[in-house]
Amino acid sequence: MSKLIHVAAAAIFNDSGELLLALRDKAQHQGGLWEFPGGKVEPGEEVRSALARELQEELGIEIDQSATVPLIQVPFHYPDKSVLLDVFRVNRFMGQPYGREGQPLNWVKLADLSGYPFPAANTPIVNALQLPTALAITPRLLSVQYCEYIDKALQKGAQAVMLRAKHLTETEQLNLYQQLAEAFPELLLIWNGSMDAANRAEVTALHLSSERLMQLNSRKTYRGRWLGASCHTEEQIRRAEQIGADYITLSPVQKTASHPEVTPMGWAEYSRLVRLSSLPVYALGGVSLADLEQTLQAGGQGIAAIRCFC
Ligand SMILES: Nc1nc2c([nH]c(=O)n2[C@@H]2O[C@H](COP(=O)(O)OP(=O)(O)OP(=O)(O)O)[C@@H](O)[C@H]2O)c(=O)[nH]1
Ligand SMILES: [Mg+2]
Repeated sequence: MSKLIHVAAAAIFNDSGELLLALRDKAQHQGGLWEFPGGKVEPGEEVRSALARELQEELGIEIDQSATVPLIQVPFHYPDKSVLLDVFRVNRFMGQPYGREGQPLNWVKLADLSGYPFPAANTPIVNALQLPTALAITPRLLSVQYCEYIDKALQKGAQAVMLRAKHLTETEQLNLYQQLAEAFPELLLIWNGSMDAANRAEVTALHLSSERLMQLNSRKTYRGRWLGASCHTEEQIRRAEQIGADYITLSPVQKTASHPEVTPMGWAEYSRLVRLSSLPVYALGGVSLADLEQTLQAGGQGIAAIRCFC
């Protein structure tokens, strides 16, 4: 396999929360498609310096490094070359961006990103931008208690909720899912269950256990939008990438009260696996909102937790 070309790229946001895209020239690799501005890291160059240099060269802006946060690293193999896209979220910059190389630019709302044709390597970047950073996983409750639980979790900072209710029958879980989806129409509500049942019930966000993940070879039969999976090992991460999952949770990062007998992987191993994975990776297991900053700095997607949102 050819050597990975290290590329620094930026998801640049303006004060209205819009994102800057540039159109790649027809003559370039992956030409005619939209990109996150950036370019190749030179030998011996720091990736953040490369990012600042490329954005100055391509857009004429100066980025504020203190408001520049790692978003995701995507290793990707095209038939003709292999790239490692090292993507940062740039929340502040100086100057008015313009296409210094004549490339057209567009400020785009996050919800409209899916309408833009991107190079294939960009799929996980778009997912990372559209997925939240704080995911609450429901504890074991009575069916009537879930509405109140979600209200409280949202107040505490959760931005999405995974309904994990294995103590209920599948039919009960799906009925509950529909009720909650109606009660919280704006919420990303993920069901932890099986693909067949999710398709039958038209669930649009599904999370697979690691066991279910390892039984799948492709997501092709899935009719929903979001597909996530629980991973604990490198092999499971590989399978999640292979089937085309949109995100994974990786656990246990730290010791948890629910599984005291399991040895956690720790933050160093979490960071290593995040770098190795091309997907958005939530840290799970003994983590809370207090760990969010550390998770993002490690290039993770965010935190997933049960306890801290109760
Ligand atoms: N900048 C950028 N490059 C991307 C994206 N997605 C993607 O696959 N790439 C690939 O990453 C590689 C490097 O990007 P680049 O062409 O911007 O490099 P550069 O600015 O140094 O250009 P140059 O070599 O023409 O001087 C290209 O092969 C490109 O196809 C993206 O979103 N942004
Ligand atoms: Mg470039």
